[in-house]
Order: sequence, then C-alpha cells, then structure tokens
Amino acid sequence: MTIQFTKYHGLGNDFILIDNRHQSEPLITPEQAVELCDRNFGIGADGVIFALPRTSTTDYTMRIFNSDGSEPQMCGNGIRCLAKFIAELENRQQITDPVSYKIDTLAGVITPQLQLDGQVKVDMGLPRLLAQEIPTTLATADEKVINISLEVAGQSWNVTCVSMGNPHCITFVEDVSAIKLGEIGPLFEHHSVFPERTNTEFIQVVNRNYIKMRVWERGAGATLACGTGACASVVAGVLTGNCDFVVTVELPGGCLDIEWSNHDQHLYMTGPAQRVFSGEY
Ligand SMILES: N[C@H](CCC[C@H](N)C(=O)O)C(=O)O
Repeated sequence: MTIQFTKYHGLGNDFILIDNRHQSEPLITPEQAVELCDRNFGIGADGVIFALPRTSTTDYTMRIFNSDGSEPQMCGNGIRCLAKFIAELENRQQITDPVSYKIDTLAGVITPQLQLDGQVKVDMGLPRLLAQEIPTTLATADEKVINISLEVAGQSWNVTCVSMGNPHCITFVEDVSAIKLGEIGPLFEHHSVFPERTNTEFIQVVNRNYIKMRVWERGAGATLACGTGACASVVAGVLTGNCDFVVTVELPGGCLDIEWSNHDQHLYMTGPAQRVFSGEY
C-alpha cells in the first residue's frame, strides 16, 4: 500500500502527518508507524499524526502514534503541526485573519490558532494534578504530587507530576546539560510508580520567567522539544515556587512561550510549526 504523507516539525520534534479525513480509523497500524518512524529504514520521525474526521462539536479529530507504536493522549508540538497541515489541506496557507480549529483528542478538545506571524497559539486546556489523574502511585489517589522524593539510579530526585492528558514527571536540577538523558530517562519512563509510563522533564531555572528544559519522552526517547512537557513544567514551576505564570521554555530545538492563565486556568502554548517535505512511502 502506498502512503501519502507530509513531514512537519515543531522545534525539531518531528512528525509524519497523514490525511485521514475520509476514514474513521487511522490508515496505518501502530506496527507500521514504528517502521515509518525509523530514521534509517523508514521516513524518520518522533511520531505519526492523523487528521481524522470531525465530530459533532469539533472541526477535526487528532490521533497520534509515538515512534514506539504506543498511542498517547496528546502532543503539543504535534497539534501545532496538525493545524498547519489542515490549513494546507484546506488551501488556507495565506491567511488574513487568525484561524482557529477545534480538535478532538484523547485529552479532550484542544484549540490551536494560526497566527498572522506564522506562529501557532494553542489552548492546551487544564492541567490535571491528582495522583490518580497522572497516573502515579507516588501519592494517594486524591493527592497532588509536588516535590515528592523518588529514587532513580541510586539517587533521590524531588519530582512534581502533572498531566496535560499525558503524564509528566518534572524535576529541577542545577545544570540540565549534565543530565545523562539516555541513561536516566528510561529508568524514569518505566518506573513502577508510573503505571502508564511517563514523560520526564529536567528543568534548570534561569529566572522566574525563563527555564531550560531537556526531555525524555514516553514512547519516543530524547526529543528536541515537547509541548505538553513545556506546559507541565511551567505548572510544576509555579507549584514549587520556581516560576511565575508566563514563562519562556528553552528546549534543545528552540523556545516555546507558555502561559498558565489566571483567567481560565488553561495552559496556552505559542510556538512554530514548519513543513519539511511531502512524499509517498
Ligand atoms: N511522547 C508523548 C506524546 C508526544 C508529546 C510531545 N511530543 C509533545 O510535543 O507534547 C507521550 O507519550 O505522552
């Protein structure tokens, strides 16, 4: 079967996008997604994202398979790429006013807006903070997980857990460049206290409005950026007293602007999404 695809990336977190508007189920299987994401034997990407048909209350539906074939609830960089992909499919690349899309996801309805400057601003919805919502067994089900000690690789880490529909474990360190991500990342990801695994963010606070972040993603490994992780990290920064509510998050692939709104308590993320090439596989 020949698969038409378009590659996009959000700060180097890259995705294969599939026009799936005419079928209710993804055109490829999780096993095929693993093959397509392979950077030597396939197209190469951190995941595959499907533009699926609308629901009664939304314009489109998004589903995503990580490069290991697992299906997460949401993807922040990915939904910015999806918004640009949809505009391409609708031949709306040259916009004269901001264009918003209501997208149904496994994390709820997420609304990206194409800005006139080419950036995409996304209403990422509310953070979930209770242990049962992450999910994690690091605290009792109806408790928050803020600055709890977790033993990983013989070291004790203070972690704060936040869900953006997908699980995030955030820890604050002196120097993110000193973290041996390939060694420590999988030990967090597969730790027994995370029954659905976890994404893990290592944060260095530059000041209350600027943090540096490196990430080991569930199902994708070390990526250059993680949108849901950046949102979760700002929430953790506020909850631990490290950050204000408007923060620039510097990732290896570039910067995201994050706001935890005092108005509706939603997270708003603003960043780029870049088309790379289209092809068939
Ligand atoms: N690996 C993540 C999904 C992709 C999230 C990340 N790429 C983002 O931009 O939010 C998970 O399994 O929860």
